[in-house]
Amino acid sequence: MILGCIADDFTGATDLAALLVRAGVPVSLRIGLPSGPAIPGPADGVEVVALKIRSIPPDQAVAQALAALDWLRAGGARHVYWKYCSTFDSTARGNIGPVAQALMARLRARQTLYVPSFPENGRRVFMGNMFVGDQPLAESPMKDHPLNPMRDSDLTRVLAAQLGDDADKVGQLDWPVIRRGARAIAEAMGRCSTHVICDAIDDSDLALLAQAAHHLPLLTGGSAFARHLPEAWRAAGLIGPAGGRDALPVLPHGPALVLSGSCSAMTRRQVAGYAAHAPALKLDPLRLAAGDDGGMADWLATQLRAGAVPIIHGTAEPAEVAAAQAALGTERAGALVEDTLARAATLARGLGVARFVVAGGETSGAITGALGVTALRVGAEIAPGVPWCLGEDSAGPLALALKSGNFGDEGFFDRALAQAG
Ligand SMILES: Nc1ncnc2c1ncn2[C@@H]1O[C@H](COP(=O)(O)OP(=O)(O)OP(=O)(O)O)[C@@H](O)[C@H]1O
Ligand SMILES: O=C(O)[C@@H](O)C(=O)CO
Repeated sequence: MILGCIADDFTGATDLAALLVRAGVPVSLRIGLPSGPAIPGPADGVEVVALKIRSIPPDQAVAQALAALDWLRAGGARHVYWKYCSTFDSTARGNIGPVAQALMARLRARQTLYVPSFPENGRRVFMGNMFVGDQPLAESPMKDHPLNPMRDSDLTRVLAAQLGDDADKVGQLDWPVIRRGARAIAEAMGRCSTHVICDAIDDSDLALLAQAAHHLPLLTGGSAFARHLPEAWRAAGLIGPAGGRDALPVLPHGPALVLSGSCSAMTRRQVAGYAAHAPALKLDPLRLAAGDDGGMADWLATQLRAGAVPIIHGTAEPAEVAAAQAALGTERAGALVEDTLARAATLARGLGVARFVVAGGETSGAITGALGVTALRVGAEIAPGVPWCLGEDSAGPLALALKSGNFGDEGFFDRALAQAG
């Protein structure tokens, strides 16, 4: 296995797996910390372990990431990738920095790169500052994220604040150097510090970074950088030529359900568009706290019986989210919605639902965990970074599309359902 990956959330893991499949390497995707002994990963391929550690306390995130690392290395991983969000989503204390530090220590790595850019989805870093579309990160809708509000666009500063004693070991690899090519990048890396925030404004920058840094034991970033690593390893003779991709997994037919706990700007548009023509149940954390889920079980059964593809969601505008958080606390408000959506998924499964479209990384973690899915096969991409996946639970095969908050366009839910047949 050329690469073992640790993803900090589930939508991020399917995003990463989809882009690595595009790069022509075999990919295996596991949900949660694998419980059994390590097994050899795919030859010349990639193993992705999906964790739910983006927003938990740093010490817990580190412990889970190290356990995943040990499992991946025992399975033969030659390099390791720490996958976090392409908008560098962090809490005030982590977890991008603390996990990277812990992985570096265990791998005895002296330097690593931080490459979150995902140009195809409008995320770019220039002179150490992140842009989402044409806005600086801190002025983009990410400033209102329910769990990881991003209020500083300067990634060097964001990372340094997470690194404790290593705060002064953060450096920058700027675009004027990157565009001069792999040799210039390698020379600059030689002069750089331990933790290096890298610019990248299009995929050719990512390819150059991959050429210069593919030998490092630990690399970190978004899915788009990882996608360029196989080509760099091929050019260095470390893996064989790109394989034709395996046949796409056949997705089960049957009733479908859309679930959304994402409050991201794009998801808000997607939910509004879908709810305009499909039955929708909106969950309100304040009412959930009082034990009122709007009669969800009966509502869902009625809609499915009528042959509809309903949506159940907590998706709300920033002011509504802020009001719920002020009344209940951020963690409780989020957990109430996540737990209710997870319950909706298990109810739906009992009613024969075989295809789930889910919006939101934390939400996807809660739902996939409740369904008891432990591995996924990656199918066709619906939008960049969002593939259909085939999993299995105790009731048999099921299809899951786990959509990152801001991915896809307005028509995403309809397109996903149409694509699943
Ligand atoms: N109305 C609401 N009020 C408060 N919190 C909410 C509300 N609706 C959803 N949430 C919570 O907001 C969080 C959204 O995070 P999630 O990771 O699911 O979405 P996202 O960040 O948009 O997606 P991604 O991480 O894939 O970009 C969840 O914990 C969810 O339960
Ligand atoms: O990198 C991204 O933007 C996504 O894969 C993600 O991590 C969503 O939570």
